Amino acid sequence: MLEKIQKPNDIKKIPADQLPALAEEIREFIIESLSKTGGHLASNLGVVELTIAMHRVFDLPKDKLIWDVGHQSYTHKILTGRKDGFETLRREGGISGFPKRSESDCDVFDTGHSSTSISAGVGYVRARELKKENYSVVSIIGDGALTGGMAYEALNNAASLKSNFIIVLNDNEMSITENVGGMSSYLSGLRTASAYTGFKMDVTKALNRIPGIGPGMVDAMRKTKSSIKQIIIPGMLFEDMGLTYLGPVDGHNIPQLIKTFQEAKRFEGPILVHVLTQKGRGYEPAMRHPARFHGAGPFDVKTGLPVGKSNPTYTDVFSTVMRKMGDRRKDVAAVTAAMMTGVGLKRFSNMFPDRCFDVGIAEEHAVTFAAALSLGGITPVVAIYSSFLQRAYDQIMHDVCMQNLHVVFAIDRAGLVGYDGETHHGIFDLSYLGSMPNMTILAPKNLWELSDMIKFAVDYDGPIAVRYPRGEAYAGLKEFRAPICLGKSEVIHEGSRVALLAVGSMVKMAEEVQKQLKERMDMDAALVNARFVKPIDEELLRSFADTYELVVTLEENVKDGGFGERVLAFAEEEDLPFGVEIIALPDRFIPHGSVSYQMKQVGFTPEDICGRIEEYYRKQGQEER
Ligand SMILES: Cc1ncc(C[n+]2csc(CCOP(=O)(O)OP(=O)(O)O)c2C)c(N)n1
Ligand SMILES: CC(=O)[C@@H](O)[C@H](O)COP(=O)(O)O
Ligand SMILES: [Mg+2]
Repeated sequence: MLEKIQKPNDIKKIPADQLPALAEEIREFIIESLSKTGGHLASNLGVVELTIAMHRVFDLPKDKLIWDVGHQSYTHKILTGRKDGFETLRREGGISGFPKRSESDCDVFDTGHSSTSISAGVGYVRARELKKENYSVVSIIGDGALTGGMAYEALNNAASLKSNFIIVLNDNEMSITENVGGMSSYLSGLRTASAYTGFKMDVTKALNRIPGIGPGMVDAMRKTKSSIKQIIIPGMLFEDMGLTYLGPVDGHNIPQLIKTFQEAKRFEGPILVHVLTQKGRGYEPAMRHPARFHGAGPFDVKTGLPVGKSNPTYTDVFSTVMRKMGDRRKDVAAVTAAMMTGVGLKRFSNMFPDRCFDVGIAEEHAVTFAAALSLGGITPVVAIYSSFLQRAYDQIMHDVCMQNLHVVFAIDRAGLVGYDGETHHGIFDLSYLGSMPNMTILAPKNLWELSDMIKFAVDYDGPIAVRYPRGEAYAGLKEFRAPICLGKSEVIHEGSRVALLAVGSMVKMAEEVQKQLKERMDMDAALVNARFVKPIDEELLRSFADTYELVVTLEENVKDGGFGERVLAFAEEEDLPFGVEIIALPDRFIPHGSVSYQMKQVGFTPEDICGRIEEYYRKQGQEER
């Protein structure tokens, strides 16, 4: 049947009784495909019927389906003519793992970060009203994404809408790991209320039939702030806010879903459809371990086991340091924004549950919460991916740095991340943190240094960030482990003429550049591990004046506002006589693909960097002539 679906709305030609079989076919296809490419398996398996039902009821691309986070949009992609693209899912030049307007006119809002869909939906509705157009707007948000603050700002705003706006709450009782918080408990209550749906309807009908008294009683019960109201009107919280609540609906029952969406479409005003789905549905290993199959690498379909071995990552190192730290320092607490396994806090949480806080997808709250933990005498370690920490820019500035509080930021996924692409790269943190007064920033060259830096940061006093990349931790340069001193770099090799001054992950690259410079230019370049991005090692730079003619800075961050610019500004202020060549990322978004592909795209190879240095000398030669 899948072959019959080549373009949007082809699904409408499939006989209704064959839709469940189509759902199974889509599941098999997704499992088979992702076993080779990797991807967000569990979330996608959960929304197959939901997506089919929406594609039956809505008319694409006229109607707008807005997927929150967008990691669950694979069936949507398949139903809009992109099935063949799955061979190259998330690979260089292939289709993205998230909705992309550049990929299809059925993708109407680019996503990757959580909790934006309701805001985007309200924006589309207001545009439709202003332009007097006629299309449906549907925002599909998960129960995890509904823990994000933006979702509440948007719900608050959505309540004032007078025309149709559908919010589909895809509730699978899971964020990446177990969902947390009050809203999650509230949704659990609604799920249980579903058992009363029949009873609720019967009571209402029966009461309504009592002439004179019944309808009044129903009305009175509706207005009563009592538990019975919860049974009579499930979704009371949403209803009280001004949104109509419909549900809960079985998210794997296509006819029921279709009927519900047809009803919702006719409604005037904002309406929330509460859909219950199962993460990993139809694939035993994913149903048993939804968190492991949230974002999975290639796996064996029969066993569900990952294909290939992986070496220890920086996240593993952080996990071990934190476990030990928890023992050593009873004042240390950890904070995660719904990324307990992603950032490596699971073991800490198992050992010290009282000191590990998962606040939901709420990076802004996580940071302000940590600021107050610090004021209350706790040493908080806030572990957040670099790109998600962007959300908390103002909280870091206003609540942490301005009060000069001791909050440790453990910034994972700092650098190019590969397959998730532009939404997830952690390549701006050195710029956005670097501009904040009081902030100290470190980046480790290898796994041992990450451990030392986290310990240094915990023992420090003031806002401090340690940033490290996704994936395998570098295990070279083990012999270089001098104690960390505030603002001091580490000289790995003293050379002549050129000094390579590298930040974190770029030290490994600089080692290779150094070798190639020897071979290509017979140059013995110095190799320095910057260690601190802020404050920079001013004394070392001054000492360079006598020895080097060129300082090459290397960082996995955009150039604007980064480490290289800080070094260059200092060299200019102090009138230091060496040239500064900045190797940093360009001022553009870098699409998905493997990290090595992305590195090549931006000239982050030893060959390219040597080429830049040769070019510098070629230009110098011309100037001198
Ligand atoms: C701002 C931000 N923080 C964290 C994440 C990482 N993240 C991606 S999906 C997800 C869980 C989403 O849960 P839910 O919305 O319920 O979707 P499900 O996976 O259950 O389908 C998280 C925490 C993100 N994408 N954006
Ligand atoms: C969709 C999302 O934001 C996460 O699932 C993210 O893809 C996880 O990335 P890692 O694989 O680097 O943990
Ligand atoms: Mg969920």
